[in-house]
Amino acid sequence: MAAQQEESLLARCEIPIIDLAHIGTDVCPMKSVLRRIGQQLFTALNTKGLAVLVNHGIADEKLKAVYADLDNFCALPDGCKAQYLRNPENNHGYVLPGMEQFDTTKKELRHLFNITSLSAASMPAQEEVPEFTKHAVPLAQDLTNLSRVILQALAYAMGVPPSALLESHAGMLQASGANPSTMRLLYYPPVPPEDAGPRRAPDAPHYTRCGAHADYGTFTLLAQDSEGGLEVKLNGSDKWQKVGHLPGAILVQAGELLASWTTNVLPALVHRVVVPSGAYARARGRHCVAFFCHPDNEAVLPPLPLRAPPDAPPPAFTPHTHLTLHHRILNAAHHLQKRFRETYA
Ligand SMILES: O=C(O)CCC(=O)C(=O)O
Ligand SMILES: [Fe+2]
Repeated sequence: MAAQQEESLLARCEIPIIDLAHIGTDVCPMKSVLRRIGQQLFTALNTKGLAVLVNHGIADEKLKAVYADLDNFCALPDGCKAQYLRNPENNHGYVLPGMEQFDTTKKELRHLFNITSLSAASMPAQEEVPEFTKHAVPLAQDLTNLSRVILQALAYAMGVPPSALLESHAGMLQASGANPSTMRLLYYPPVPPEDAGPRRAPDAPHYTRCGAHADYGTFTLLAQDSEGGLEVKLNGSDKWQKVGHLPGAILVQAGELLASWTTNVLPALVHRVVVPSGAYARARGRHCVAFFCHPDNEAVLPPLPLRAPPDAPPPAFTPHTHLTLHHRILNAAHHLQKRFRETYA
């Protein structure tokens, strides 16, 4: 008998799947394919808040290699890892469990390595994690190029010149400090056994993997292993739903700056990662790579010829007050600094 598939949005075919086959390259994409992808993505982000990309050209082996490198990094002695702690100036570096908290009522169990600079000097040394740089840099470049494709596709669908979004996101991972886009490697360790079961002490900490939040930038690309745990509130719904897993697919979800720029026609997706139920799943780690695509700090995004469709569902996400029309946003950099102050210890 076939194994029973977990109940999830993907298992129920409720997340639009966008096929990137025949797209060409980010430098010379096929215009007809870009137009089709842009329309599909716009509709998906408007109605659901997310989509999955298939045939995006990023091999699973590349992801598995960085997952293994992150495991090796996390296994280093604490004193060694401490050399690589996140630099608040550029957001690059290692973030210990509990250092970034979205849900202050729980202990958030995850190790992060934020990559905002591709220089070998900013990566774990070869003697410590031999292939970290060798694997992380090409993956970051692939995700940057994929983001450039998505930006051009979205521009078509939004009725602005395709170069307009590329220009306002020109500094992605350029180490100039002009653009905060980040590739983040995530490792969620097994959940300590005291968290559950009859032996749970009344004062034992409540754990979660990642508290509810929306990402801050234009959009996020998310590749995950098959462990599960990611949950979302689809646009217009207040219900948490499991995303599930589609092998080889990359999720794309709207962030707060895209929501603000489109006056919530493309609302930011609220999401979280919960600890799995069942002793077997809780005793396993989970891996994921996120690419947070942001505009340049000083970018002025072009005004949009957009109108919300008359029957648009009410958005699940309420924009931050400083992003609404009543409170003038200073620029993309101020928004990000504000959100970092709210979430980093
Ligand atoms: O691990 C995941 O699937 C999501 C991580 C995430 O939402 C984040 O780092 O912002
Ligand atoms: Fe997130």
